[in-house]
Amino acid sequence: MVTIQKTNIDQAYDAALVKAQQINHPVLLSMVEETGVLDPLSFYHAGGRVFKGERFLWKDRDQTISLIGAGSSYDLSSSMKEGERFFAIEKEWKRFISDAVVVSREEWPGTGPLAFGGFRFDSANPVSEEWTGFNEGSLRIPRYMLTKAGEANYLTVNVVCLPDGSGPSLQQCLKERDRLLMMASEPASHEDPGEMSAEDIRPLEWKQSVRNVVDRLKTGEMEKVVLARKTKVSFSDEVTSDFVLDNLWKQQPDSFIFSFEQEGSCFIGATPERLVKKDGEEILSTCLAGSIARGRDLEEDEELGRELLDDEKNRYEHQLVVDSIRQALSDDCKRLSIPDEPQLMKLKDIQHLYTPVKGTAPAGLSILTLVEKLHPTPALGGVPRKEAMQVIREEEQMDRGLYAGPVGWMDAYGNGEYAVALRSGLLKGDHAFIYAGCGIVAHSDPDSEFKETQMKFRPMQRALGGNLI
Ligand SMILES: C=C(O[C@@H]1C=C(C(=O)O)C=C[C@H]1O)C(=O)O
Ligand SMILES: [Mg+2]
Repeated sequence: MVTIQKTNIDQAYDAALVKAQQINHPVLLSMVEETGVLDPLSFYHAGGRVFKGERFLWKDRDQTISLIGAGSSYDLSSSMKEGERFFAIEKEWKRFISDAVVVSREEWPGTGPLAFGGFRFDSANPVSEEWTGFNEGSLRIPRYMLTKAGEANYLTVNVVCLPDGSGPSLQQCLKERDRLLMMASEPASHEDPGEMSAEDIRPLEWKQSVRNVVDRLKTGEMEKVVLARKTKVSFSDEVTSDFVLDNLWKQQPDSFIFSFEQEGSCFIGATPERLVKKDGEEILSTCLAGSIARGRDLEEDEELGRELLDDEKNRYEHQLVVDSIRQALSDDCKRLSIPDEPQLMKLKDIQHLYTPVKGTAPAGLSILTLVEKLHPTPALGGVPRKEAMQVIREEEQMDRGLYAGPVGWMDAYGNGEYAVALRSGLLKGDHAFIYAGCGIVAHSDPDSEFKETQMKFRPMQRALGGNLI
């Protein structure tokens, strides 16, 4: 945890420089101020004029917080495998923030030193060409960050002071901040990516994989395996994350919206699934699995909802996630509360079975400890976990990259939130890959699972400019 200082900024900067020399290691100076109202997308867009390729955006599903980062002051990254990558990043983060100098009036959640980023779904799967640039865990401490929490707006400026005194001066950073704020007061505008065409990758092979997996599940050797596939979307011009975010923001108010630019690519999406949220001692998680279409009118929609709630195959798919999340959290969380029956979560294109999870954990417990225990849940991996992951590698024949992995943030005060990066895609210049999967159980039918993936592609297809309603 960090200690907040209420000194003036020049003194804090000098103190950080001296400390960097003393410990012979970079020291973060993080300055937080309340600012006037800023539009998140305008800030993101303004950030792109100076820091294109180094931005992120996060908006949670409850509309309690938005975080928009521009530039990078420090990267936390790990090429370690499995659980080790979470522990390695956690260790570096703790060390980094324990030396940080923070100038702020209060410990506002989501301000000051904060790391945003994601983890690859499967660290045991080799990195494909499309995902180069993203490590097993890639988190970024931004240079400038806008935090919107309820009605309040905060701006964080992070300066890393180096032992040899090189690096940007305080005056340079403050000047750059003022320029950014001025540009952010202009409305966001973006280029349209032009003509769009889409190509399903290995659709027939995917249906065959569903059959193969169903045959194995019927023998009882496993209970559930989530199989995903991808579509390649091409454009006549560059598809920018500004354009896609603007659409996601308007079209998916009930989802977590995220974007993470890295080395010429951008991982972006609007997912309904929370992996874990930590707010002081309070822990929230979500079981989300089991799906059905939305109806054309209210009556049909309610009928489909009832059908989903009563459907044995979907209830089973869902229950496996509930059992696994209960188990994963039971060691660290007290007062776990998980309702016995799921409810419906209705999104624009699809409805899901949903069970909210609540609990408490010591304020000092790191959110990454919980992420490590939860990921991958059977909502995107399977049961048993290890066997299901092996089947995914064999059958999918693709690299999910960060799709279905944990994406989110953590601050230095013990708060944070990670979502499961579903309904997402990777933007790469004039093309994009979008990903969707389904929980396969012994009673799955390949054609209806295929239709389910089509529904799950829709939010990204629409945000990419597809002319879907
Ligand atoms: C795997 C995805 O979604 C997951 C699978 C679901 C299902 O099979 O019913 C429902 C929600 C998610 O847990 C995806 O959107 O790509
Ligand atoms: Mg399903």
